[in-house]
Amino acid sequence: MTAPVSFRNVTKRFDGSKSGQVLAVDDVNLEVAAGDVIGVVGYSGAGKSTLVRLINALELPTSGHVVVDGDDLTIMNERQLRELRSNIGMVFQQFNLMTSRTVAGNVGYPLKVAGWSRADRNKRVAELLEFVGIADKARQFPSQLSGGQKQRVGIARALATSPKILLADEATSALDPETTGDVLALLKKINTELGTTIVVITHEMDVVRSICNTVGVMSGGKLLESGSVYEVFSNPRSSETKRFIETTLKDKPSPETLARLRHSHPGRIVSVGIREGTGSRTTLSDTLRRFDVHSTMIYGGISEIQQKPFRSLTYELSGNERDVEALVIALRSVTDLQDWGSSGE
Ligand SMILES: Nc1ncnc2c1ncn2[C@@H]1O[C@H](COP(=O)(O)OP(=O)(O)OP(=O)(O)O)[C@@H](O)[C@H]1O
Repeated sequence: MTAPVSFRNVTKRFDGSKSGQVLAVDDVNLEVAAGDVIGVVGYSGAGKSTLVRLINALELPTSGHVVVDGDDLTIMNERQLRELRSNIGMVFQQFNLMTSRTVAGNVGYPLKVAGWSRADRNKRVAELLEFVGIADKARQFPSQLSGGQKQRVGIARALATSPKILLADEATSALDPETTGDVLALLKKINTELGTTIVVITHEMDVVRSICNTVGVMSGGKLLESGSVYEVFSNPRSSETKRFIETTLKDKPSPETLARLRHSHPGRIVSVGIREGTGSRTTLSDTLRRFDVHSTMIYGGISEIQQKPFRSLTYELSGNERDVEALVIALRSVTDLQDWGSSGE
C-alpha cells in the first residue's frame, strides 16, 4: 500500500532577514503509514510546523522530495497542488474560523468552494456537526462558542471534503486539560471510524501518549528519531527525547522524591526500566538473586503505553560496595538502568 506521506531527504531553508538563512527542516526522511496517528514533537523552532506545511504544499522543499499518496508534489503544477490541498484537512491552534459566518457557514465553506449544491452542502454539514458533537450549534457564531466547541467546528470544516490525511497543528494547545481530552478523543474517533491518517504537531508528550501510535522527535530541523510510540518511549536514543518522555511518564523519582528517599535509604539507588516482550522482568529478578546484595524496591511506577505495560522500578541496593558495583554492572547489561548513586557520594 502506498504510504500517505513520505519525506525523502527533505530540506527547507528560509532566507531570514537579519539572521541569514534558516535551516528549518534538515535532510528529513520519514514515512507515515496509512491509518497512522503520528505525533511530531519538538521545542519551539524545531521545524515541526514547516515539516507539516510541506505535506500540503503550503511550503515547497528546497531540496528532496515530498510524496503524498504516491505523487511527488515537488513536480506538480499549481492546479495539481490546489487539488492536493483540498484533499488534506488542517486544524489550527487558534481555530482560524470566519467570525462573520455561522458554524454551519464555516463548516460548509470548503464545500462551497468545491462547487457543492446548497442541498448537498446542508446535508453534509448536518452530518459533520453530528459527528463532532455540536449539532445544536449550527446557527451560532464562533464568538458564542467555547474554545473546545470552536475547535470542533475547525475539525468538522477540515473533514468536510473527506480528506484521507488530517494535519493538526497544536490543535489542543489553546484548550484547558479537560477540553483537550475531549478534542483528542474526537481525533482518535476520526482515525478509527473514518480511517483518516493524522499528523499531530505538539510540544506535549501527553498528547502523543494518549492518541499517537508513532512519533517523530525534531530538533534544529533534524528528525532525531522516529518509530512506534512504545519503541521510542521504552528505548529513547537522544537526550532530548528522554527529556520529553520524562514530562509524561513520571515513573522515575523526581529530584525532590529522590532527596526524600535518601533520608531513609542510605544505600545505592538505581531505577531499572522494564519493557514488554524483552523478558527483562525475569532477567531482572534472576540478576538480583545472583548477587550477595540486599535489594529493596522503594519506588515504582507502572505506566501504560499503547495498552502495553511499561514500568520503571527503583531499588535501594545495600551490601559490600564491590558486590553492589558488580550488580549494577550486571543490571546495566540487561535493563535500561539509571544510577542515582548513594547518599554518601
Ligand atoms: N516563513 C519563514 N521565513 C523565515 N523563517 C521561517 C519561516 N517559517 C519558519 N521559519 C523559521 O524556521 C524555523 C522552524 O520554524 P517552525 O515554525 O517550523 O518550528 P516549530 O517547531 O513549528 O516551532 P513552534 O512550535 O514555535 O511553531 C524557525 O527558526 C523559524 O523561525
